[in-house]
Amino acid sequence: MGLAGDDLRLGYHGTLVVDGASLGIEAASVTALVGPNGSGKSTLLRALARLHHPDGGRITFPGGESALDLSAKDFARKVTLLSQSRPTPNGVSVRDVVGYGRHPHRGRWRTGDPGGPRAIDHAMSVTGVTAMADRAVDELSGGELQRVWLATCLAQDTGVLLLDEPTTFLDLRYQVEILDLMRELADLHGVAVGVVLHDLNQAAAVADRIALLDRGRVRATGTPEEVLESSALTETYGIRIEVGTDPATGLVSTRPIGKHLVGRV
Ligand SMILES: Nc1ncnc2c1ncn2[C@@H]1O[C@H](COP(=O)(O)OP(=O)(O)OP(=O)(O)O)[C@@H](O)[C@H]1O
Repeated sequence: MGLAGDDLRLGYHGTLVVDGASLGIEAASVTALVGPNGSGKSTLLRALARLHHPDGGRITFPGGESALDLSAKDFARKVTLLSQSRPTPNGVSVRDVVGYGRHPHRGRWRTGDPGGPRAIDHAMSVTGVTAMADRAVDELSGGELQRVWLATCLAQDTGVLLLDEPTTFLDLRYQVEILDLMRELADLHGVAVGVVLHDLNQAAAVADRIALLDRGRVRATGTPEEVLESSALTETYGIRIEVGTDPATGLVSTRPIGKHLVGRV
C-alpha cells in the first residue's frame, strides 16, 4: 500500500496555493513534508486524504487505481489523516472516541467488526491513553487529546497513515515516542507514513525521504542528506540555516542562525 499525488493543483476560492506538486508516500517508509508556514503542506496532505478536492492532477494507489474513485468507506479502510485540529466532542469517553476509528470496518448497524475491540485496545496502549479510557475527552490536556486522536487513527488500521504536525502539544517523551511509533509502523507493519513536521532535525531522524515545500511547489525530494542542504534551506526559510552532521548519531543536523546567535557560532 502507498499513495501518490501527481501534478496536484490545489486552491481556495479560485486561488492556487499548491501548483504542480507531485509526492509519493511509499509503503514501509516514512516521508516527511517540511517547509515554511503557508507553503502548502497541510493542503497537500488534506488533498491526499481526500479532504480537499484538487483542481488538477491525480491521486493514485500503487497499480494506478484512482483514490478519487473509491467509496468513502473503501477509502477510509486504506487511508487516514491525523489533522491539526478536530472538534472535541463533549462528554464522550476516550475509548468511544478511539472507537470512531473503526467506522469503516463496521456494518450498517455498527456490527460485524470482530477485530474492533483488539484494535482499539492496541491503539490506546501504544499511544499511552489506556489509563484514561473512561475519561471524557473534553477534560483532557492538549497533548493527551492529541494522543487520543492518534489512537483513533491507529484503530482505523490503514495501510497509509498521514499525520499533520503530530508532535505539536506533546512533551518530549511523547514527541520521541510518536517518532518511534512511525518508524515501527513503517518497518514492522509496512505502513506508508506521510508526516508534516516543522522540526527539521526530527524529520532527518525519522524520515526515509523528505519533501521540501516552498510557496506551493515541491522544491526538492530525496533522502534527508539530499534535501537538507544549507543554501536551499536558507533560501526557502529566509533565515540562515547551517547543516552539519550530529557526531553522536551520524544524522544530518540543521541549525537556524538567528541574530541572537551571531557571534556565538
Ligand atoms: N481555508 C482556507 N481559505 C483560504 N486560504 C487558505 C485556507 N487554508 C489555507 N489557506 C492558504 O493556503 C496556503 C497554504 O496553507 P497550508 O495550511 O496548506 O500551509 P502549511 O504549509 O501547512 O502552513 P503551516 O506550516 O502554517 O501549517 C496559505 O497561504 C494559506 O493562507
